[in-house]
Amino acid sequence: MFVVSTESDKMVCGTDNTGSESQDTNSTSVLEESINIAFQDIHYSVRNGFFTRGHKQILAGVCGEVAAGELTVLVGQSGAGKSTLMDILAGYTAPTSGQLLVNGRLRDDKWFRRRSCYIMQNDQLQDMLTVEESLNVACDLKLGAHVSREQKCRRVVEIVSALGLCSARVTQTRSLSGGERKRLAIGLELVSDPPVMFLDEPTSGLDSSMSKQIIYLLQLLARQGRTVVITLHQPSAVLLQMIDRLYGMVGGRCAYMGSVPMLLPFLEGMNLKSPPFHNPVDFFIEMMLENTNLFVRSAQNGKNTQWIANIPHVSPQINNEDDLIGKSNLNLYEEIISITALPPPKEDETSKTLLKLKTTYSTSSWTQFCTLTRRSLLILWRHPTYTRMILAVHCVVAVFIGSLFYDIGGDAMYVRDNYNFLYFSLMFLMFTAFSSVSISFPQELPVIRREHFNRWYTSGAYYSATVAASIPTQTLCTLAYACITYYMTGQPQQWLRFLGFSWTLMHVSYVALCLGLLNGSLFDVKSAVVFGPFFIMPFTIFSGFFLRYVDAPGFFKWLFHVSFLKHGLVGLVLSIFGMDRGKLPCSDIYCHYSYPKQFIEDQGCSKESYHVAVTMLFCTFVVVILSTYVILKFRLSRKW
Ligand SMILES: Nc1ncnc2c1ncn2[C@@H]1O[C@H](COP(=O)(O)OP(=O)(O)OP(=O)(O)O)[C@@H](O)[C@H]1O
Repeated sequence: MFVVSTESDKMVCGTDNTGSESQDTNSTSVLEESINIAFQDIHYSVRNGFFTRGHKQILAGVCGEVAAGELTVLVGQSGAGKSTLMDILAGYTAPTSGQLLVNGRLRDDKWFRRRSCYIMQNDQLQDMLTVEESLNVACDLKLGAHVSREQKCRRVVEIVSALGLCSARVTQTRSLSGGERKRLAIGLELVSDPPVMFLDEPTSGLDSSMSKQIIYLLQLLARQGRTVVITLHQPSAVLLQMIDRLYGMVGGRCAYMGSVPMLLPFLEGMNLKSPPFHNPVDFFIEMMLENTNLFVRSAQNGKNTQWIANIPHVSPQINNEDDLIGKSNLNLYEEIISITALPPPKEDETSKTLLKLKTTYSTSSWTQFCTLTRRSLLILWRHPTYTRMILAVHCVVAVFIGSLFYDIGGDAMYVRDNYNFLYFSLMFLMFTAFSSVSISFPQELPVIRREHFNRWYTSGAYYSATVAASIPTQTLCTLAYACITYYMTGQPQQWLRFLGFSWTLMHVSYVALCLGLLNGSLFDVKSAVVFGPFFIMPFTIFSGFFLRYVDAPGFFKWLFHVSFLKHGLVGLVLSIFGMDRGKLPCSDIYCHYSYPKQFIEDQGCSKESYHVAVTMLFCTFVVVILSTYVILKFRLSRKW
């Protein structure tokens, strides 16, 4: 959108910024659009409970406006409705009723989402990436193909420099301090330079000096013409100097909307005098709890605009550092916030039409998929212990099982033990694949929610990248297990049988992986752990191992057809005992299963086909993958 490039020859983060860029990237600031938001008669209520009737009103007809160039702060006691109002303003939640206007017109949500960002209270970041890598990924996802690699790099350098993150550039985000994390969360959204920024509790958990830095930074961003809206519980006196517009809330209603200097006259108008040396906002919050109706009446629930005065509105064009830093004299950053303007997208007819049809996203689904897969693989690479550990677990268990069932594969006396080994292999691979993602996936969801809401990528791109990035590790682990056990248990040395065995195990582990994702996309970590076994149990019971298809009551028979473990077991049995395997040597006086065909018949697999079993496994994989996608999409589109 706009920017300011007042120091064209400065060095940022030790990188010379000058000279190498084309003319367009060195342009001075151009404020393309300022966005003023008004909200009228906003009501929001939720159902009291799932089974109970009645609604709980959270916002009761609040009105108000927030303007470009200002730092607007929603204040109020805990439970006043600040976050709810913020969610509605950001477009994260739809109000029960009421109107949202942008520059005097009814808000077009798609249009608005392209121009705003919402940084939620718990700034969830990708822990294993460094600051620079996180910003690079954000650039790749948020800036269109018309922006060159050099321009993206330059933007990263500028943001790192402007946010005072130079010294933490190569630090992984899990090691950042609270303040640095908040600044990075802001920086990630600044990449696309949105004209509107919403931040819920940006100072929560920070000490007063760090809070000062964050609010100062936000004030700078607002001074550049952005519309910045944040929530705070009770801003300290120092923070008050930097706030332009205060929006006081009590019990889901507006108790004041105006500038900070006008707060005292507003209170005096109701015969309330703040004690000397008392923080006026503290006094305001204390008083509004006792005189809620009086305050709401005076503020006309946000309609009263008479107290909006003395707010230093900025002119769109800022070329002067003093203007930029504004009146606050805190001088917390060495650098001013300077982001070089990027070229606009090419405006040919096709892209115009596409832009209309599309999309709140700047990059294609394919770019998103590639970037996200790269990011996931980088995270895996950064976390080699996890990958190595999981591979080691598969190898150790394989050797253990190989020793337990050592060299039984060619002996007719051990056919049943061999069958037990096959079933154990299925169970082991299913549980490992299922459990790992059941736990890791819900942990990622808050990050995904933020990034998805801020239009970094579609849920489809994220989901397909997650599956694509999980497959190599899963394949490697499954193959390692298959090779070790197949050899140690003395199965027939025939490539076709080995391929059938490994192929079936791989399919089963992929289905289990996707079931884990399904479980993880439905629940949070705790519930995923608790409900995980319930997910798996039906497949286990109807696998054909404990209860044969022919012995099951008619009503339950269909469950065998949808149990991927049953198809997996059939695939394994036919790989090892099928394909007209000849008579097995018997190491005892009598072996009931000298002829593998007999065993296949007894297991009810004589009418089964390997190809059908694998096709069924593949179909289950597709069904589970699609169901997970639908659930994830639904979940990301809601607060759930
Ligand atoms: N889905 C919901 N179901 C029931 N009550 C809700 C729901 N969402 C919010 N509330 C209630 O609405 C009120 C306002 O919540 P909100 O989170 O907006 O408050 P807040 O002012 O942001 O508080 P805090 O500063 O503590 O975050 C609270 O009493 C909260 O319990």
